[in-house]
Amino acid sequence: MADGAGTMLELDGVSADIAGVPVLREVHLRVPAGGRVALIGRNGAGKTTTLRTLMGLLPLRQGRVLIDGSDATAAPAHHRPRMGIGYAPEERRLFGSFSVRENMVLPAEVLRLTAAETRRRLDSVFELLPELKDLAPRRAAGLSGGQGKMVALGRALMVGTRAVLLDEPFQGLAPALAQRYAEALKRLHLALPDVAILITESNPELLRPLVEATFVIERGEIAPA
Ligand SMILES: Nc1ncnc2c1ncn2[C@@H]1O[C@H](COP(=O)(O)OP(=O)(O)OP(=O)(O)O)[C@@H](O)[C@H]1O
Repeated sequence: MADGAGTMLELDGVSADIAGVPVLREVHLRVPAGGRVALIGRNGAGKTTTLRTLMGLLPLRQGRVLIDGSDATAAPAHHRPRMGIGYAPEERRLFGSFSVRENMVLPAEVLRLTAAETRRRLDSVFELLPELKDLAPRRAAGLSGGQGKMVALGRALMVGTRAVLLDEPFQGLAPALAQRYAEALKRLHLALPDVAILITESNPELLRPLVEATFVIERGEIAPA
C-alpha cells in the first residue's frame, strides 16, 4: 500500500506479539484523511491491539505505522495528541473524582494549549455533543456507562483534530443511547469533515450506515473483503 497523500492513518504489514504470542499478523489498514472506517471482528480478534499499535502503545515485531504519510513507528504514544490523534479506549479511563469538564480539558493541558484555544475546542465539542454541556459539572464517577462513552468521545475530540480512534463505543449501550451516539458521529462528520474516524465493533450491521469502508479482522489477520 502506498504512503500516498490523503492517507491519515496506515498500518503497513504490522505484526505484534503480546506476552510472546502473535496477536497481529501482517496487518494492512488504511484510513483516508476525513474518511470513516470500521474495523470489525469478534472478541479477541485483535481490534483493540490494532488501535493500540496505531497509538504507539505496543511495540511492533514487524511493519510500520504511518501517520499523515510520515513514519510514526518509533514515535512514542504521548506524541499522538500533538499529531492531532485522539483515542477513546474501550474502558474509557475517566478520572472518577474529576468533573466531566476537567476530564475533557486534561488532554488539552497535557498538550499545553492556551486557555483560549482550550475554551474554543471545548465550545466546539459542546456544540457537537450538547449533552456533554449538561454533564460538564458532574463527577465522572457518577456517570452511566453510556454517558461515559459520550465523554470519552468528547475528550478524544479535544485533541483529535485530524483523527479519532474509537474502541467499541457501542458495546453495552442501550438501543436509545446507541442511536444518540450514532447521531453524534454523523454530526461530527458533517461539522468536521476533515477528521478521520476509525471505529471498532463486533457487529458489522451497526456501523454500515456510518462508514465508507470496512476492514474485518480474524485471529489477528485482516480478512479479504
Ligand atoms: N495482556 C495480554 N496478555 C495476553 N494476551 C493478550 C493480552 N491482551 C490481549 N491479548 C490477546 O490478544 C488477542 C487480541 O486481543 P484484543 O483485545 O486486541 O481483541 P479485540 O478484538 O479488541 O477483542 P474484544 O472485542 O474482546 O475487546 C486476544 O486473543 C487476547 O487474548
